[in-house]
Amino acid sequence: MSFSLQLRKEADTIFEGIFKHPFVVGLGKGDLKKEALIHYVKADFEYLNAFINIYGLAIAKSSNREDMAYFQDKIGFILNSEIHPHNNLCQVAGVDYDDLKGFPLPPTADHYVSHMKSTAQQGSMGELLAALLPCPWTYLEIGHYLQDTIKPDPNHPFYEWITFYAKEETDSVTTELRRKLDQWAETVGETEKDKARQAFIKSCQLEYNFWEMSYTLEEWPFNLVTEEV
Ligand SMILES: Cc1ncc(CO)c(N)n1
Repeated sequence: MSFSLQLRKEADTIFEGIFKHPFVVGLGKGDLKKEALIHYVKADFEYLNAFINIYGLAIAKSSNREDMAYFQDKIGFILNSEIHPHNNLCQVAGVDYDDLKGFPLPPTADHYVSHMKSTAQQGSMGELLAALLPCPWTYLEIGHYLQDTIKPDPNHPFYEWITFYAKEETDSVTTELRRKLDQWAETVGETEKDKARQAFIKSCQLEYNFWEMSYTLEEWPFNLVTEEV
């Protein structure tokens, strides 16, 4: 069994928990509070900015053109394609996407970004890939899960969100990251692989928490934002 498939099996209870999370269930039912959609998009916009930063770190760690081109291409995916699912949620919430950009990350998203950035900076290429992988992989499976169970038609409020993540593009991001991780795993020992495993599992846990953060409108305990003078 490939290394990435072993990781997927280990994380199975987390994936199942994500499919049943009320935010994900709400995406399927087409029934989510406007505030939760806004909270999610605000945090996710900044989260994806951090993801681009990390692809940049991956380019810095790359030693061949193929890897450099791969990470460059994935930056393009976030910049040009992943805005569509956000736009879908903004339309349903009745807000302007531009008004949701530039907000500080709530605690859970901040934790997730710190985990990915520190792993990318201090860890091996394998740890970096393992920390990134739950992002496309959980969304790909959420997309398929909702597609199969709900079979949304184009009138479903979250049709675009669901079909975007169930599509080939998200599939290929996941497949290619897995392939790179599996190639890496064949060249290293158990200790190295265990570090990558831990980075993967933590990102899966934080994916779950990201939905929870959005659903419960998690914020920092004290609001110290001062009025502009
Ligand atoms: C938190 C999070 N995880 C995964 C994805 C999918 O790219 C996303 N947009 N946001």
